[in-house]
Amino acid sequence: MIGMQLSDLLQGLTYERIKGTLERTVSHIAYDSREVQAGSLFVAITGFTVDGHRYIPDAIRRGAEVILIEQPVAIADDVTVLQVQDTRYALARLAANFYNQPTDMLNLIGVTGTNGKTSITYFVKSIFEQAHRSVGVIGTIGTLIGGQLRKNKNPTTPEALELQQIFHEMADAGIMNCVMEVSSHALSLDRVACSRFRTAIFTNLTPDHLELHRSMDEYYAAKARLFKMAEDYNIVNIDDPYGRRLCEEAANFPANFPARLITYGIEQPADVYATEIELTADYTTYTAHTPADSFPVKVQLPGLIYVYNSLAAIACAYANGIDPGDIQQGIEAVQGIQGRMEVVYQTDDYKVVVDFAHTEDSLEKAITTLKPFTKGRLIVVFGVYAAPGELGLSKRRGMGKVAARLADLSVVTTDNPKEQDPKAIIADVAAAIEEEGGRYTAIVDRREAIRHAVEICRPGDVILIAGKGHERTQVIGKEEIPFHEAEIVREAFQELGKE
Ligand SMILES: CC(=O)N[C@H]1[C@@H](OP(=O)(O)OP(=O)(O)OC[C@H]2O[C@@H](n3ccc(=O)[nH]c3=O)[C@H](O)[C@@H]2O)O[C@H](CO)[C@@H](O)[C@@H]1O[C@H](C)C(=O)N[C@@H](C)C(=O)N[C@H](CCC(=O)O)C(=O)O
Ligand SMILES: Nc1ncnc2c1ncn2[C@@H]1O[C@H](COP(=O)(O)OP(=O)(O)OP(=O)(O)O)[C@@H](O)[C@H]1O
Repeated sequence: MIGMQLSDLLQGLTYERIKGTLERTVSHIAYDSREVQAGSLFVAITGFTVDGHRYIPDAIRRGAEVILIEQPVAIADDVTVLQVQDTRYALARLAANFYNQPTDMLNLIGVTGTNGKTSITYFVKSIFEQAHRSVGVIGTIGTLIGGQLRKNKNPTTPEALELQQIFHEMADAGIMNCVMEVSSHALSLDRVACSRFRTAIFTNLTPDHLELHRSMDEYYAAKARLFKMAEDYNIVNIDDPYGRRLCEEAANFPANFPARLITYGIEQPADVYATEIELTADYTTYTAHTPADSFPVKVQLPGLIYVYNSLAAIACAYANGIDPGDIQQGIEAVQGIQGRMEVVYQTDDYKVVVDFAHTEDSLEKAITTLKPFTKGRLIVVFGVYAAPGELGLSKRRGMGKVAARLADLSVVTTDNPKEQDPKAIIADVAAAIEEEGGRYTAIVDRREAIRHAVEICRPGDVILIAGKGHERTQVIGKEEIPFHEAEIVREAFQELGKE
């Protein structure tokens, strides 16, 4: 049987042997009983929804021979049972061991922060490729290895087991660099534990995911963990208040956290910064400055946010010793990113933009980017994906208020309502818009909402469809329904005879 000796697999892990032999060969690791095979080691995780320890009998029935637990469980079967303090961390340790410490072979760059992670990974990828350095990408759009894109199970950062397997695949394919998005979930739940990061990048921190972290301080603390993991460089947006806090803390990190701090920004003095910024409706030009050089840059995406995101990538490229010429061409070569300020329909009269803005801050940035270049009205179609009740209420109200203040008209609809009541979500958003004196129409069906926006738009208007970006489905209840916003827009213009 191909596999690994259990004792080798347990290297570096503190555990208590409850019963059974360590003289076993483990062929496979699973943290979901439904994926167990003969000879598997099953890791029982105490989940948010159910307790993985409940599925131990199922795992044994399917052939698990080693069970890793974090709570005492009586197990009569002839299996090895090991107890650890935290099975999520243990999963990361075992996965890294199973796949032979793949991050030792990769120059691993982690990008964290509320917004901007995806575009930074694509800017870094493009620059590295321009400099003939092979690079893999892991993030919200999927995992990209050698030009092949595949979806991840988790929206942004895969679970440790899948992650180490991906690193292994990249290293095996001879890829030398990996740039990945690191979510706060991944940091809190130890998905990236036991991964060797050379560089960590911080974008910004604004309210999101408070259903998991409960407060901005907790959310910040989760993100800040990455900056104690990086070995070589910590790259931080100094214009962001939480970025400044991180810089102050990093300056006092003990000597065993040796990464060099590199700041980037536009407003505050920074190591990497931009001057002579010229914004247009479709692209931005500026002069980039690093401690070594100054050079012109053209970013083929509109708005100041892409000045920030490209500066982060430039700082990373500078730290990695890449030539300014390659940096410049690499940034310019990014023609656009799926669902990020993507113009999905444009004629002399109409323009429709799809953007992944799904937080208060990103909605504000998306609207203020488009507004100065809109001759007519700016119509925003959006829903809010937020936890039910009090926790998600601030997000619903926040996004409603931003739309009321900045857009000329909102069409409030659903995002991915999942198991929540879409009408209740819309009612909270609508109430916030009304309080600010904004104008809106509420249409639960997102397809109908988009159609309505197309129907009412007049020459010179711009429609911003915010929230789902690159996604190609809508999740309603437990069902995933195909949903392609660019196609819906094109069909609507055609059917309404407004081309
Ligand atoms: C909130 C969250 O992070 N959830 C993660 C969490 O799920 P959970 O604790 O609810 O799991 P659970 O359903 O209670 O199950 C507990 C354990 O029992 C196991 N089980 C369950 C059923 C069964 O029959 N047998 C069995 O063994 C499960 O596999 C699991 O190991 O632990 C699971 C196992 O590690 C993850 O797959 C799951 O991520 C889900 C897929 C997810 O969608 N997470 C989202 C919220 C997420 O991670 N998002 C971030 C950020 C995205 C962003 O930037 O916007 C991301 O990085 O993707
Ligand atoms: N630097 C930025 N500051 C604020 N908003 C931004 C920034 N960059 C991008 N955005 C907005 O946030 C949206 C999401 O951007 P992006 O996908 O890069 O973020 P992300 O960090 O990957 O988020 P997620 O993990 O939720 O996918 C964009 O569509 C845009 O509206």
